[in-house]
Amino acid sequence: MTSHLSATDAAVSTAALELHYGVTPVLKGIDISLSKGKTLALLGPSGCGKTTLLRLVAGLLAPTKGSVAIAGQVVADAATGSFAPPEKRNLGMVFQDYALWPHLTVGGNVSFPLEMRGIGRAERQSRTMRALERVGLAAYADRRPSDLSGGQQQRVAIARAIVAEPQLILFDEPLSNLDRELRENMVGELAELIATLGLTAIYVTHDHSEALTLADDVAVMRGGLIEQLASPDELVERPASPEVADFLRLGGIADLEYRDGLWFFKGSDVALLRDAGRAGAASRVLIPIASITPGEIAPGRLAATVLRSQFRGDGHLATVSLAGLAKVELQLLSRVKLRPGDGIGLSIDPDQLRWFGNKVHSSKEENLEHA
Ligand SMILES: Nc1ncnc2c1ncn2[C@@H]1O[C@H](COP(=O)(O)OP(=O)(O)OP(=O)(O)O)[C@@H](O)[C@H]1O
Repeated sequence: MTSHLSATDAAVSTAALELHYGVTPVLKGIDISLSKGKTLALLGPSGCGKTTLLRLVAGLLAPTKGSVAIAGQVVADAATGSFAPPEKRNLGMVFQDYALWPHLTVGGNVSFPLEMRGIGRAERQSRTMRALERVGLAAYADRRPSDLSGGQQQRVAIARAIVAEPQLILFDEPLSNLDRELRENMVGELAELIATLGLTAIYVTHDHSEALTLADDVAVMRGGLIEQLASPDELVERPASPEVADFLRLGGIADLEYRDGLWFFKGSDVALLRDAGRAGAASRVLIPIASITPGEIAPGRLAATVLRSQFRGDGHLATVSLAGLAKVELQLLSRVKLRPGDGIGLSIDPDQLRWFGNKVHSSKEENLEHA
């Protein structure tokens, strides 16, 4: 894990943060540091501890070990027992289920945090309208939340989270209740809003494309730990482990073994590339989507069968298995539609492979003529 900011200039930081339920550790030592005006996405599979980490930052949970600081102030420290409740942390929160009060109007919902802070009526009204304008809902102030679509309700929740201009906004899977098209639109809108308002935000999601679109930094979590914390570009260019590469859907992962100057798919006689450099015993590789060019079955290409294919906007994203190697599934992008069962030939650019483990990339690698 890399934490590339010092705690001193951090808008939010955690140090050796742990949370145990009984004897079960759910977070096992989390160090994050986020600068003002930046967005950090917490990305990972269900149960990896994303929401727990967000709740610790929010003050909805107290740490078992370690500490949390917001804007340089320690807000929770297991060692000293110090703990600031959520209302003392100057945060906005947006949840998956919007959590709007049905008996209040849209305007009433948005102005509620200002009421809690004892702000006068006239100022409340102008700030509420400003927040609603920012999310494009000024005309809806007098409606009930139930009269609004899911996407509009989530915008109301966002307006409520930003109305008091908190130093930090926490998003917990805010778009996961919306249908795909709306979600894709809202990701872009939310990214724009976060940038325009200069918000500092932590954004929990299990959707890699949301995380890579929205965040300046992404913490990929697994089993209560941060597996890699890096910018979206860095994650895509240099995933730290096969698990990160797989979770980000960067391509297929394969185990290779080295024999007689060739790298074979493990347990097979199918060779992927020639290595004229040093020998290593075995290695895992990521075969990125962009490294594969599909074509007809032909000498010099790896034979494969299409398992499934999905239209993706810029082409058809197909998952294929290699002939004789059903366990190796690769992904590629095809301009033409591919059907399950189609036989195709693959050319793989060896320079684009990412090696995990002991193999150092060699410039002498060559693609093989696959017979
Ligand atoms: N109150 C609790 N008591 C015991 N275990 C809990 C409690 N709350 C959460 N857990 C466990 O802690 C782990 C992490 O949960 P958490 O909700 O943080 O995961 P997550 O990554 O946000 O998952 P999801 O994407 O499904 O929301 C899970 O294994 C969960 O079962």
